[in-house]
Amino acid sequence: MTTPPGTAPAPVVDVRHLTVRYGDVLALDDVGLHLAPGRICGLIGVNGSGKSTLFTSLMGLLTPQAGSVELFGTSVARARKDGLVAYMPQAEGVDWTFPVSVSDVVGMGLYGRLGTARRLRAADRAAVDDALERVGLSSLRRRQIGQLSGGQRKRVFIARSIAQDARLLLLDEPFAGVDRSSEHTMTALLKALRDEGRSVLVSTHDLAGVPDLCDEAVLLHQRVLAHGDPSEVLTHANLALAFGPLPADLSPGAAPSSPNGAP
Ligand SMILES: Nc1ncnc2c1ncn2[C@@H]1O[C@H](COP(=O)(O)OP(=O)(O)OP(=O)(O)O)[C@@H](O)[C@H]1O
Repeated sequence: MTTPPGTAPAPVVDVRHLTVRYGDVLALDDVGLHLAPGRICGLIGVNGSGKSTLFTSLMGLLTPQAGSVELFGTSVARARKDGLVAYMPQAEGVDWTFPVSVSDVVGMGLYGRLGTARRLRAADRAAVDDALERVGLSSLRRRQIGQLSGGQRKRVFIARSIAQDARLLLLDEPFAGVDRSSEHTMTALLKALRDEGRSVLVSTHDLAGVPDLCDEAVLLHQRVLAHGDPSEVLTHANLALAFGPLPADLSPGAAPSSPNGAP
């Protein structure tokens, strides 16, 4: 996709007036979100605030009642076909018993571009190998995906997005059930991917980690309550709006991992 000289590139994510209902449940209400290239954006909100619904909407897996979603200035379907976007659902949204190996799953990231034959060429296999190397999973490449630890499973998805050269990573709670050391490793990896010009939208309940990981943050509660620099978004007033009242001695800099209502 080329941008004419003098014009700003299309936003990576352009969500306008997005409203999603499940029957009587209003999950997203008039949500707007713009994300520029080369940014890590943290998506923060209490359980049930609509984070996963926003991810599935960005992947075109839901039909909204109102509003629009564009990725890279084009339709979601086009962006997916071109391999521009990669999605890591929450762990429970994946069938880990499926009889595929780590390297099979990473190779699946290339399917969108390969068409119906889905036959990996030498260059594709090299991309899979490089991606596995980058996330430190080369030695586990033949293992069935169900035989991995929680942290390793998350890294498989990151490797898949690297192999397909996705420019937007949608990560739904990648740090859930991951120990501190793995979280640090993954944080460094995401920053390196950002520094290569990729964008990352990442939901997390680890508020204390947001200022280090994220260039910007979105506070969601059916609607976007705040969006901007993490220090401006993670204020007491905003967190109280999103999570309910917090203990008085908690400054945003010392924000808890699990405020009221978060797991
Ligand atoms: N398939 C569904 N059918 C009916 N209601 C749903 C469905 N999926 C989600 N919801 C409801 O929509 C709202 C938003 O849910 P969503 O899963 O998007 O929240 P979330 O912020 O991702 O939550 P969590 O932090 O627990 O993952 C909630 O009220 C939820 O109960």
